[in-house]
Amino acid sequence: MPTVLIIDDNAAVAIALEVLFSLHEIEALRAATPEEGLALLARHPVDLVIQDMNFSADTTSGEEGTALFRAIRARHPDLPVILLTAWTHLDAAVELVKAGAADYLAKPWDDHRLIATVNNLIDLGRTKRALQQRLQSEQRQRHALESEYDLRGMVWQDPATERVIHLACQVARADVPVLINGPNGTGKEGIAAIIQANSSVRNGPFVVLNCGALPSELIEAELFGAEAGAYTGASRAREGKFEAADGGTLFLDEIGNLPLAGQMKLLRVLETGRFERLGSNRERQVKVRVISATNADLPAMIRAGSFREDLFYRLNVIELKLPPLAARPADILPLARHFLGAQARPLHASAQAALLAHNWPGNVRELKNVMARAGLLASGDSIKVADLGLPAAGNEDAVREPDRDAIGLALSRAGGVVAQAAADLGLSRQALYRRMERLGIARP
Ligand SMILES: Nc1ncnc2c1ncn2[C@@H]1O[C@H](COP(=O)(O)OP(=O)(O)OP(=O)(O)O)[C@@H](O)[C@H]1O
Repeated sequence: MPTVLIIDDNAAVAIALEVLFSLHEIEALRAATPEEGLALLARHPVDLVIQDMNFSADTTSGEEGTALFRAIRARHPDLPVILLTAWTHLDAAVELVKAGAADYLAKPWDDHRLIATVNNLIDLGRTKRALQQRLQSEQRQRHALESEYDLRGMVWQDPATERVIHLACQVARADVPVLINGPNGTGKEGIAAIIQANSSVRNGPFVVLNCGALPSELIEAELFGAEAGAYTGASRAREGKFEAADGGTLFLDEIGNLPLAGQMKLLRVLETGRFERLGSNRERQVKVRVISATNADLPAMIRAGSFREDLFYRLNVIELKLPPLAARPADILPLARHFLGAQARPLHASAQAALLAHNWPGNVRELKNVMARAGLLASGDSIKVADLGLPAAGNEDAVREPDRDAIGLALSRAGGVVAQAAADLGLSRQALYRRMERLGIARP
């Protein structure tokens, strides 16, 4: 049952209120003086206070009520307080409502309105408290996570992201393969780095291979190494990523791009730790923890015959799904501030609204690029919406994936310098390579 404290020296008023509340299943406590009221408040949990403005028979100034209100506020900043006052002395009450009192009622009050107001305020207070408790427990969880694990500077605020990070920390210790699923630029490599940093092989190497950034015929040589002459252009023997990652972790990004022959070899290394370099019969043995990532629909690729089902189940013992940035909105502003850096100008409210409204097809990577640009170009004392260079609201379809023409144009404008063309398109160099390969555009 909710509890209301009535502080009024007029016993008739207090009793009338008490009866009214009892009819509405609200418990009432009574105090006849401000001191008694404050003492009761210190002892009892109370949901709401109704207080008179004058306590001595000869005063009508409302000063006593004002002092009482301020004393309650100082001790209980969130407790709703309703002021009871005579029609002729509303001014003081109005001033106090401006100072944070919940409401005032003129005597004689209207029972319906009083009960409705009291119930609303009690509900509101409970909702606020529940929210605060949830926030506190989230903060506690975050502190526990941050003190127990190396989170590699990952920035987040959204519970959806926290769930993924938490899971990554939990699976880090078990030596099982993990598949990270999520759109480009969502931070999959960051999650892989967290797994590595909290694993039993944290002191070993962390080697990254983006299978999407290489032409398919080179991926195998990159993974397993090659002897001199193993393929055209291989003039010297080279170590593959598996050898480089021995005793540590190998992160295979865009695993869906690995051709079938490579998939078979990968499956064998995962099962036996053994493989050969291209062009060699000598079997090599390694101990590598493999973390893979994809934004492709691997089950659909399995149905289409372009991804091995047995490999999928090998890689996918644990699956972590990283949602697109737009699906974890609480991350947007903390990430934006992080990318601007500590010395940066503040984000103007209009810029914050625009960042939250944008749907981030390029996810965190796009946000990082936008903030880098804004940090360089902004000239005022805060970063305004115009400095972000985002498409106007409602116009987001305009930022579609660059098509073949757009990529061709950007490449020729950049004189074939891929890094330059990528920057023009707002993509990473690797992301541009991936798109070029997908669209069959030859490397310049
Ligand atoms: N939560 C985060 N906190 C700080 N930086 C982040 C976060 N998420 C992503 N980033 C940064 O955004 C960029 C893109 O992230 P990352 O490379 O991990 O994405 P990805 O999902 O692996 O992308 P892709 O699939 O395109 O390779 C990186 O520069 C990374 O450091």
